[in-house]
Amino acid sequence: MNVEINHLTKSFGGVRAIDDVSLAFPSGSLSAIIGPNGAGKTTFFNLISGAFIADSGEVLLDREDILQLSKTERMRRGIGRAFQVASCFPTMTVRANLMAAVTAHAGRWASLSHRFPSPGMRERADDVMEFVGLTDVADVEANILSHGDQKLLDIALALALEPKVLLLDEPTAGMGPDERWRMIERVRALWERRKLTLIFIEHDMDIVFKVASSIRVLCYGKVLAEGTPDQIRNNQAVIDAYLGAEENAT
Ligand SMILES: Nc1ncnc2c1ncn2[C@@H]1O[C@H](COP(=O)(O)OP(=O)(O)OP(=O)(O)O)[C@@H](O)[C@H]1O
Repeated sequence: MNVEINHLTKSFGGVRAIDDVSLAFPSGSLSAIIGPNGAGKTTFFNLISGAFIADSGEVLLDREDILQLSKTERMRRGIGRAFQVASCFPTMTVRANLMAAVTAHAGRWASLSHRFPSPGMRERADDVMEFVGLTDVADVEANILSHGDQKLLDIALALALEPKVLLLDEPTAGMGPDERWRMIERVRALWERRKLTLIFIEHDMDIVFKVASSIRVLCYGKVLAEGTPDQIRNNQAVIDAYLGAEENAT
């Protein structure tokens, strides 16, 4: 599914968090959004998913403007989102969480209150679980999962809704180096197998340069640069505003 953003703007009081941003994400592309703290990255996601209402601009999904649609309607159109903070039922097991998501997506809220789930729901929950690599912890309560597994559960919950566009906000945040690479390999495999339009926000530049085919740089709510990893690595404005600062900080 194609995502095209035109002249998107959102202010909070005097702060222009997103300032006349136009970006296109072709169907099936894998893109990273980078930029300094406060650049507007999460706000940008919130405007696509419908968590925030834009002041002006367009969000086109396969050329249909969805800016006036609610969060739920956008989800139905195929926009999925995993959050920095896990958004599951903490005292339910991994499998139960996924079955709830799959059942809700199938429009069978009523069957959530029944002891026995509808046929096929368990299989679909198990498929998603296997896909992200959570089968070993199927019967573990969500709140005692490792940090990495909680993030995988979050992604799995988004996948249970069968999105065509997936927004991942810092999928590797708070992870150690090994866990980070494992997570990003899974994200990449997910993108390859599901043919999703995947957009992720990431601070770790090694990961961004290795994984993304296209990178967009936001700075003070504006698009500072966009291009391939090589173009971004060598872009002087990006080095000055972001990469130089990152290197000095490490
Ligand atoms: N709900 C809100 N109310 C008021 N101001 C907000 C709100 N959300 C974001 N902002 C402001 O908008 C600007 C952009 O914030 P945003 O969180 O989108 O940046 P970011 O690039 O995601 O930052 P980080 O890398 O630190 O997560 C900041 O100045 C922030 O303070």
